[in-house]
Amino acid sequence: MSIRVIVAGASGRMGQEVVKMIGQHDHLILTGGVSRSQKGRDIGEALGLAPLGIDFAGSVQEALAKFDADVLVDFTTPQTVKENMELAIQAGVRPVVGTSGLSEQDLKELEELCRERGIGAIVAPNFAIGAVLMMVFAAQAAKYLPHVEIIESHHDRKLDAPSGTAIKTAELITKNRPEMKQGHPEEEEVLDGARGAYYQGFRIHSVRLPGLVAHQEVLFGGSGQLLTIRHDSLNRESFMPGVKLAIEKVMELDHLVYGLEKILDL
Ligand SMILES: NC(=O)C1=CN([C@@H]2O[C@H](COP(=O)(O)OP(=O)(O)OC[C@H]3O[C@@H](n4cnc5c(N)ncnc54)[C@H](OP(=O)(O)O)[C@@H]3O)[C@@H](O)[C@H]2O)C=CC1
Ligand SMILES: O=C(O)C1=N[C@H](C(=O)O)C[C@H](O)C1
Repeated sequence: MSIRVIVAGASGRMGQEVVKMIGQHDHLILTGGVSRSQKGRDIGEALGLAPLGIDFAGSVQEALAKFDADVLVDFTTPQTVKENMELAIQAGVRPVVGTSGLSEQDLKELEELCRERGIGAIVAPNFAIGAVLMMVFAAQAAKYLPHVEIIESHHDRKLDAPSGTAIKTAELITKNRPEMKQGHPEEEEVLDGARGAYYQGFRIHSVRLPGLVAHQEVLFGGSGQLLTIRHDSLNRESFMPGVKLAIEKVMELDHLVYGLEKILDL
């Protein structure tokens, strides 16, 4: 079965990779891309999107009116992703979303919208299969080693902190770990933020540096032992098998799925 796809954020780092991936699979048909600015389109063309035949619209709304599609892939910004998803669901187009920044409340509202419209959607904080395994393994480890900290490291163009992956990891861990404060009960930060972001009793630390892509370590400490679960995305191709799988799977769904682990055979 052919699947027609619009890519929102097509001129971006992830969007370009998705456009390339779609071009490599006969059953995936790129019907259009979304880029707000001529600058974005020029960058897209300079990077070779034009030979793939991509036609651009200036907004998701315009793209949904202009291009026929079964699926909207969204890699845009935390500020725009919710509205893009709402527009797609209302138009009967299934969202496959990697953009970070959706809150628990946003996800509830989008879930409800999907239910009302009987339409599938996939939101995956991380499409790299290895990262999904890291999150699942971390959740398992937390049952036995509840003292945990997360350190995520990303390129310095990233807008949000902590990463969507770190938040999802923390959510999975808390399913297996009762809320429990860690560290010294009287610890004090001599410099604000030194202990990182607080999440149900444990800490999430965000590193931003040029040269990094997307990396995360989940550190567990027990009496006389340490466990480190680490994942590294060294390039953005690493996310593509997960994006392809989600585009295919979303066609079978009639509800919103949050997390790739829910559609993998784990
Ligand atoms: N789930 C996963 O596996 C992954 C998720 N991500 C997430 O994906 C998102 C995008 O990351 P990345 O590709 O690195 O970011 P980029 O900044 O490279 O790309 C974002 C694109 O979004 C477009 N954009 C920006 N603002 C708007 C807007 N207001 N409306 C519509 N489009 C807009 C821009 O295109 P233009 O200016 O042409 O409109 C830009 O090209 C982030 O949230 C990131 O965390 C990233 C990697 C993996
Ligand atoms: O901005 C990125 O690059 C990434 N964002 C996602 C996140 O916030 O977790 C996924 C991956 O870590 C890359």
